[in-house]
Amino acid sequence: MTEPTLEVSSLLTVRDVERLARTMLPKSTVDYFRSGSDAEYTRRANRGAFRKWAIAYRVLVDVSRVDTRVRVLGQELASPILIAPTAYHRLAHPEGERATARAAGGSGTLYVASTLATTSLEDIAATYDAAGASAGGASVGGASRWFQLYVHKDRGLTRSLVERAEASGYGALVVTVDTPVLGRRLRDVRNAFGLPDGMHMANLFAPGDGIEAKDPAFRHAQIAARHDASFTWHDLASIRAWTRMPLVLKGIVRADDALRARDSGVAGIIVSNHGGRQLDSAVATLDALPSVVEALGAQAGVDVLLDGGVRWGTDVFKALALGARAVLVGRPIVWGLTAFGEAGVARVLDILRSELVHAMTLAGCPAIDAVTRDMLVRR
Ligand SMILES: Cc1cc2nc3c(=O)[nH]c(=O)nc-3n(C[C@H](O)[C@H](O)[C@H](O)COP(=O)(O)O)c2cc1C
Ligand SMILES: CC(C)CC(=O)C(=O)O
Repeated sequence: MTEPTLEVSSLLTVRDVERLARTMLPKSTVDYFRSGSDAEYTRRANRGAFRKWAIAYRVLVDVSRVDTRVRVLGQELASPILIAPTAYHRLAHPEGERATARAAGGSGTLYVASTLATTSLEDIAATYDAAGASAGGASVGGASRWFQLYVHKDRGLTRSLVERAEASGYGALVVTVDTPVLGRRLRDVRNAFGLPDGMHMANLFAPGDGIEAKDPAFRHAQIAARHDASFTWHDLASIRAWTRMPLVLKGIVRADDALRARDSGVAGIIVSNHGGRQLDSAVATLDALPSVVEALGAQAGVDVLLDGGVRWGTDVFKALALGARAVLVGRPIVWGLTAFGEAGVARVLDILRSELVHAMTLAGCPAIDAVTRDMLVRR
C-alpha cells in the first residue's frame, strides 16, 4: 500500500477516487475489489443500464431548497444513498470497517455491515454509534446500521450471527440470496486470492482458531463453500423465528421472487446482482427494477432498494425515478476507504450526495417524491 499524494478535496468524482485507489493497492486486491464473474457482462451491464435513460428535466420550479430525505423501513434518512455490504475492509485500509463505520455514523448514512467483515459486528456497531453520538446523535440507536447475513450450512453459526446482530442493536437483517455458491471471478482464481496473515473474518473465526491456523490465507472460495446452497424460501421462516429484526432480501431481480418475498413477510428487498460478481449474464439491476416495482404496486409495504453500478448522482436520480426507495454503493466505498480511510469514505458519500442535489436542482425536483417515472426518457 502506498500513500496518496493528492488532497482528498481534489477528488471530484467517484471515478477520481477509484483511479487513485487503484494505484495504491497490490494487484490481487484491486482485482478482488473490482472484478465481476466470468466475462463480466453483468458488471458492465449494470453501468450500461444507466446510460440508456436520459432525464427530461422540468424548468421554472422553485429549487432554491432541495430536500433529499427519504423513509426506509419506516426510518427517516437524510439521503437515499446507503453503504452496501462489502467484505474485508482491512484489505483496503488498516483501520478497515472501523473507518467505514466512523464515516457512516458521523454522517448518519445507513451502513450494511458484512458477515465477512475483518472487524467484529460488535466493534462495528460500537464504532458507528460513537461516531453518530459525537456528530450530534443523527444516527444513534442502531437503526441506521444493518447486518448482512450469509446463511451457512452450519445452522448454529448462522443463528449465532443473527443473535449477535440483534444483541448489538442492528436495525435490520439483510439476507443475501444470490450466493449459494461463489461466482467465478477469474482473476481471483488466477491470483489464488486469499486474506493475508494477520487479517481474518472477525465474525466467523477468532485469531488462533484451529481452522485459521491450518490455513492462514483462508481462501474466500473455501468460505463460500460453507454457504448453504440448499437454503430455500421455506427455510426463511426459521430465520424469522430467530429474530425480531425486520428482514431484507438482497439479490432479487425477478417480479415473481419479489412477490414471494412480500408474501414471506420481508420488509424490504434489494434489487441486486452482487455487482456482477455472481451469475454472469444476469440482468442489469436497473433493467430489472421496473418489473419488480410494478409487480409490487404502490401500496406494497415492501421497500425496494437497488445496487449495482451507481457512480453518479444522476444514477441515483434514475434509480429513484424508476421506483427505488434508495440505492446502495459497494465498490466506491472501498475505493474511498483505500484512498483516505474514514475521510475517503466520507468524501465518496459527499460527492454522491452533492451530485444528487445538483441533479435534482437542475431537473426541477425539490424533493424526492418529485423524482418520478416521467422524469426519464429512453435514449
Ligand atoms: C469487494 C466486494 C465485496 C463484497 N462483499 C459482499 C458481502 O460480503 N456480502 C454481500 O451481500 N455482498 C457483497 N458484495 C456485493 C455488494 O453488496 C453490492 O451488491 C455490489 O458491490 C453493488 O455493486 P457496485 O459495487 O457496483 O456498487 C461485495 C461486492 C464487492 C465489490
Ligand atoms: C466470499 C464472498 C462471498 C464475498 C463476497 O460477497 C464478494 O466478494 O462479493
